[in-house]
Amino acid sequence: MPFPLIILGGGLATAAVASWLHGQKSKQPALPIAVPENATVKSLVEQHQQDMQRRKEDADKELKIALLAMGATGLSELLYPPLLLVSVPLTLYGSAPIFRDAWEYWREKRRLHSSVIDSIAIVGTVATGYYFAATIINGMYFLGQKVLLKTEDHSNQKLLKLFHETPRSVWLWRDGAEVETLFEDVHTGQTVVIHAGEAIPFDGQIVQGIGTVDQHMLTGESRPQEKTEGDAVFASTLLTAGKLHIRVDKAGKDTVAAQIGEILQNTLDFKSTVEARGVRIANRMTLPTLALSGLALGKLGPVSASAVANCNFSDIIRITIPLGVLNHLKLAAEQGILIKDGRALELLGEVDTVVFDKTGTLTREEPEVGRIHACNGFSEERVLTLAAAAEHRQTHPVARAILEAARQRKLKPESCDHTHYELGRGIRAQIQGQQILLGSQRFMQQQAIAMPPDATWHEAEAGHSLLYLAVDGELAGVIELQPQLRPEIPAIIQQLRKRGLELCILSGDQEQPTRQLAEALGIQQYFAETLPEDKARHIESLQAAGRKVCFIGDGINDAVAMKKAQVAISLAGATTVATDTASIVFLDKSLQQLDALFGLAKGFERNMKSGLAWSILPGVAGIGAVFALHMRIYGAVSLYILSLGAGAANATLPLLQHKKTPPP
Ligand SMILES: Nc1ncnc2c1ncn2[C@@H]1O[C@H](COP(=O)(O)OP(=O)(O)OP(=O)(O)O)[C@@H](O)[C@H]1O
Ligand SMILES: [Zn+2]
Repeated sequence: MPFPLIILGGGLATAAVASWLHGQKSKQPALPIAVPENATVKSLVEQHQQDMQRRKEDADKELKIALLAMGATGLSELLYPPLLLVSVPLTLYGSAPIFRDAWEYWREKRRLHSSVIDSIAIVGTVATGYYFAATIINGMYFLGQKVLLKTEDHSNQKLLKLFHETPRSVWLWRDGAEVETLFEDVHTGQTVVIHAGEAIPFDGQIVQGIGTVDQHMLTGESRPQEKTEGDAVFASTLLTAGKLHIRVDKAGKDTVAAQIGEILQNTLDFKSTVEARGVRIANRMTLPTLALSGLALGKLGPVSASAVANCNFSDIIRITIPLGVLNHLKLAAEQGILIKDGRALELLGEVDTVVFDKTGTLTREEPEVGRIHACNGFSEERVLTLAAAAEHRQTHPVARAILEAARQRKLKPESCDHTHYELGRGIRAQIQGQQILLGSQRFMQQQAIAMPPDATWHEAEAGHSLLYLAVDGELAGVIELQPQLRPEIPAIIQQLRKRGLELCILSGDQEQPTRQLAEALGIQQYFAETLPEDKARHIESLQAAGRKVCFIGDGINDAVAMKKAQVAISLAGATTVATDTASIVFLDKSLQQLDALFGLAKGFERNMKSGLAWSILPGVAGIGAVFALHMRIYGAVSLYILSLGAGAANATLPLLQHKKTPPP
């Protein structure tokens, strides 16, 4: 019996005993991130760090064993052959997880996992006396794994940091007054005040007030319900009328913790999905490689057979593909793009139609109040004062404009007793016994408000939106709102068009200002006066026509459409319903990075393909070289190093390139 076989037999036996004594586990996939019922942000981050720490320690241990085996084998081959009695068992012990993977996959699925070939390669390499070669592959693999873990740690930290850069506030009821408080600082049992037109941010119980709650953002179906003291309310529903004091059931930081948990989980899921796809391709090559290795054994001998087995580099996929995914998420983060769900990055590559909301998305979050046309004996000042009273605590761009104009003119709006927000139409309010209606023309028509013949707003500047105010059933005035186009938009539209994307505008605003904007931007397709549910329907009909849609919006009226679209984007500073629903959020509060995001998605697609090629093709070439050029084991090992190195470089290059290009 040849010497290497004796060494192999002894080594395997010793490694088996050692690994059994040590209870070494096979490589487990990362555990799903469970968010316990009352997790806090701190505990979640700590749990995550501990988990990361454990995985890092495992990886370090594996790397140490592999390096030790490499060193000992090197010494034994160069200086002191008896050392082989230690180094070979050590090598095999370090490879135990690979043997176990192969066995367990076979036992469970009766199918060949790519680690079967890895196992054969290791055994074959030792059996043919190439002890040192066997240690190199292991060492390189575990080194790669360490790099991957480091990247994952980095990228998660970055994600958490970005998430915290989108703070939001609520109105807390404290000592008989409303105090604006950071969402995360609200505790269980405290009371928050929610005004009509706001989304309810917490699960809780009503302790005071009557209101109409619309579940429409949760279910897509508009079915408002009257709710009062003692009733339960749920996060992400909309308060359309009234004002509610709600006792919070689940503290703000728990809600945030759950969101963070979800984001981390999404990243993890996405990473594993992409990786699994690559591994499936690799597994499909197992049988042919096995057959070729057998052929090589018959024709060229055991060394060539083991060289062929060594040319299966599929385990490289498990390092380079997740590395590419993480680096692209990191790349996005560095440009101020928070990708809450990695799948969006992939879906974005398939998108052919970009649908924009108008107000607050294409235009700035705050239009400017232009001329005010008063009528029926009201003064301009009175019109603005009443409008500002009705918009108290509202966050719609229209409301922000009115409130800002009233502030600039130092008006003192009265307090408003009862507000009712009609999504996509306007506001109904009671101000010192007067019935106020403020909203769109359609809203006025519905409420049978007559348009007086002496109206002057027909001379309103083209492109301005008109907001109507009625008092006790009579029109009091019309306020012109001058939209401010976001400065980056024309260039962005050009760039998207260059990418061959179809563009469309969906707005709840009137026809005239919407058309004006569409024409100014050269966007042919636009729909005005769309109610929130119509926005969703438009997205669906585009999809029914085979389009892949990316919807970009900012308002409550966009939430349902965002849920329907393949990819939904929002901007920091938009309503929380929009940023919660979106899978991608621009943190710089602009659309500046939109084209870069599409570029990133295309780059990602290409990168995944080239990553796959780098981990498979060198091996295929290697097998060819075994047969054609009689390449032996060290040739295969060199190709392995090339494949792993090139794969890792390919996954990291986009990040390095980005760091090199100076910001515009
Ligand atoms: N808070 C509000 N105060 C007064 N009117 C409002 C308010 N919210 C909405 N409206 C009226 O309802 C119309 C439709 O509102 P909606 O929020 O659906 O769309 P929008 O914000 O105008 O446009 P876009 O869909 O492009 O963002 C507005 O143009 C406005 O006339
Ligand atoms: Zn909007």
